[in-house]
Amino acid sequence: MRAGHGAGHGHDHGDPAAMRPVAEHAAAVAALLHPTATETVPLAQARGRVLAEDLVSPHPLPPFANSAMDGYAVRAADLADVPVALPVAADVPAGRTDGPPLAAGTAHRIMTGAAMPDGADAVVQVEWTDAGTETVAVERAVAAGQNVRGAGEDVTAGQVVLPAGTLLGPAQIGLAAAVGVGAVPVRRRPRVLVLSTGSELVAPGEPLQHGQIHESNGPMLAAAVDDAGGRGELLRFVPDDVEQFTRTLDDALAARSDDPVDLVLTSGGVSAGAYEVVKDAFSRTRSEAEPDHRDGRGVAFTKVAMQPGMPQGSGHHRGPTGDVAVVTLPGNPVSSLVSFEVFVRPALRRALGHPQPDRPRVRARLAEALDSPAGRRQLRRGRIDAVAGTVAPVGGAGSHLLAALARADCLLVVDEDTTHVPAGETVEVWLLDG
Ligand SMILES: Nc1nc2c(c(=O)[nH]1)N[C@H]1C(S)=C(S)[C@@H](COP(=O)(O)OP(=O)(O)OC[C@H]3O[C@@H](n4cnc5c(N)ncnc54)[C@H](O)[C@@H]3O)O[C@H]1N2
Ligand code: MOO
Repeated sequence: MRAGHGAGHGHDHGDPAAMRPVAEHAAAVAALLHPTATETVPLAQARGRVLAEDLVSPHPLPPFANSAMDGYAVRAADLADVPVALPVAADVPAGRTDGPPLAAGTAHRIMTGAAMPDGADAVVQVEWTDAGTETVAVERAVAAGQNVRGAGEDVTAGQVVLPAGTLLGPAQIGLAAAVGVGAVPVRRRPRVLVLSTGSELVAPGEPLQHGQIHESNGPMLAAAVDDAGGRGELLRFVPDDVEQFTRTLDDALAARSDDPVDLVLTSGGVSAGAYEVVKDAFSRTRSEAEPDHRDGRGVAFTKVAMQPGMPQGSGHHRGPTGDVAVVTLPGNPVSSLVSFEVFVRPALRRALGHPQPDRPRVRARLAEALDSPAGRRQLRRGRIDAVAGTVAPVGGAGSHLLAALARADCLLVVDEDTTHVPAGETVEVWLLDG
């Protein structure tokens, strides 16, 4: 079912026609972040990092021709008439660096990975012999080149083995080590300060009084930053007090000027209540009707045509060390994390040159019907059955339903113009495990 845009169609707190499109806010957030610099890290710290420069192999791989089998290095021509007995002239374990050349009519006992002797062109595996150490009786012939791994078969000297922009996982780290590179140039992980606001907040582990809740957005968002490839740094949450908010933020910004902050991420205090600490603190802002930044600076607050995650803000805060990028996320926990997924995660990953800034997107058939507000893009929590090709919503649309969020493995996207999706219809799905 489709509904037209415009006044009168919105059933929520805002007029959908006046809301900022999701893509526009995403672009505003992405524009706040700059490509991160390069740093060199040892391979032990390289997993999950993005390679900053092409990695060139200084030598071929394998570096020398070597045996693929435990057995005997021979000249294939000497096995023309099998069975044949050959004197074993040398023993070549893996790692031997001074193996002698092979004389015609002889064999060298050789182990997997050991350098092929000059003059040998094949290896006969030990199972095809009597395993002799003085003389070896060979029962079966081998072809020239058999069981030999040629130098440079895998990688040639000077070859770009990993291009800049490669995400370093186990295989890539293994390859870097194999070509002899012990430390790699990678993109710096964006440093992100996370600051939650709310006078109702109590640290997890501490007892609650009536009217209080445990602060969950901070740990969640700091983890989301790390998961995206950044460095989340959770500050102690603050009550709805502008002075305390600003002091906490500015103290943190001033504390380590050698390690610049790429982004400040706040949660809460951005809607329409009487105590909107984040809105009040970043006072150099425009009205909601004019979401663009004044002089390119200040934090602009806006309503985005999205559910959850309608109240948003982005811009710059003039801190003690200069201007710092700010994204203000709504306080409802599901709104906070979904907003992070839509706006912040792709921006962070673009800034660090990640080859896959967006979550993998697939299409799946909806297991049960769902409704969506007119004029707002809805992102529902879901579980996907990749084999059946179906996706089921988990929990309702409520942006306080954190347990359903934790059970979800995907987000299910319903576009702005759709108000009802019947069961069986195909929808876009963002895979959260990808
Ligand atoms: N009159 C209106 N009220 C609300 C509107 C609106 O447009 N007009 N928008 C609603 C929507 S949508 C959202 S989302 C929230 C956003 O509110 P804030 O960003 O100002 O967040 P708070 O009011 O501070 O908190 C909302 C909700 O989330 C809980 N919360 C906040 N921070 C945390 C935290 N760190 N950990 C766990 N839970 C947190 C808080 O207790 C509230 O229940 O506003 C709606 N209202
Ligand atoms: O838009 Mo709010 O972000 O529904 O929860």
